[in-house]
Amino acid sequence: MTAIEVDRISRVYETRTGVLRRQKQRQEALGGVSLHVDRGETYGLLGPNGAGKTTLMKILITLLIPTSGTARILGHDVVKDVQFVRRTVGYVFGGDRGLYERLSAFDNLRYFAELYAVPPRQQRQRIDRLLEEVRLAEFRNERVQGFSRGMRQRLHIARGLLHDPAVIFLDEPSLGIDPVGARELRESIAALSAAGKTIFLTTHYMYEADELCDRISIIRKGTLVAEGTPSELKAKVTHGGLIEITTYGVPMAVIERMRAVRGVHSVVVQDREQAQVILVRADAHTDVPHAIMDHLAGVTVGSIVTRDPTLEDAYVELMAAT
Ligand SMILES: Nc1ncnc2c1ncn2[C@@H]1O[C@H](COP(=O)(O)OP(=O)(O)OP(=O)(O)O)[C@@H](O)[C@H]1O
Repeated sequence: MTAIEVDRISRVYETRTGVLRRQKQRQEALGGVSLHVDRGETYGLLGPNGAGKTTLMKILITLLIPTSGTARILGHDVVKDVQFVRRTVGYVFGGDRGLYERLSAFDNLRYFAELYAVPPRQQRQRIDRLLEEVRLAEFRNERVQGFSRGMRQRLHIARGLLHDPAVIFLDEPSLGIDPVGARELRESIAALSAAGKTIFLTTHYMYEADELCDRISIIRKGTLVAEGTPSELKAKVTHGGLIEITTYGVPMAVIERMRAVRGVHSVVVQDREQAQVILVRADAHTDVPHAIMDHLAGVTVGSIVTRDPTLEDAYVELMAAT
């Protein structure tokens, strides 16, 4: 069954600028986006700043009305059936505001449980279960003021789940969280997915999207430019593999000669401290590695690795191509 259906949604913001001569400005944040997310799927929306991710999410959680198009959550229209949708979705936006510093993790959740009208008899059990799910059970009675950003974000996720929503929206959940905290957060998100929740998330971290998402779409200037599983996206844009060569002092003439090799699509050089890392994208099943090695005769080479494209490689390429 489909959990989220988005059908040609567009959204235009109208703002006014100027003091004396007020001028209307139109900003099209979404220009006809369609997608669907199955029940139990974890779906990622990726795209640069200002692409329209938050706008779409706000429409889906009934905080914004679309200019045109329709969207449904578990078959219910987000404009016509606001009550159902609000009961069914939970959302967590990035950042750590909105918690009560001087209250414990448990008391914060109890406060929000009251606010969300969770029946009193269910509150304690549900809060304890959620603290367990987001791995904060051992900090249950500690004040939030001593929590790291990662812990706060996990507490936010627990808050967003208090009314037991079937569909969860996470807007940049790991924003500003250190690598260890981000890993713990990913584990919590994966646990929610394993528990059968449908998750729709935005992120700027490709690794996070790759690890968590069943499917991903990439949005740019309000339009979807690609959609698929992480492996489909990687395969779609990058034909063949990547050769990563670490060199010391490679002349530009050598790079130019590499670019001319048959089967090579692109050669990018990145400076990393003393070294230059050359990234060669080439057709698979060609003799490119040998040809490249020939050109590198006389150049000091640290390492050569052939690696599969990452989601980040695919993303960067898609952004460059559209
Ligand atoms: N309230 C608003 N009024 C006017 N324009 C807005 C408003 N909110 C967003 N926009 C514009 O709509 C476009 C999409 O914004 P949105 O916040 O949805 O992007 P985003 O993909 O979530 O970006 P980010 O990754 O930075 O969060 C941007 O050009 C933005 O400037």
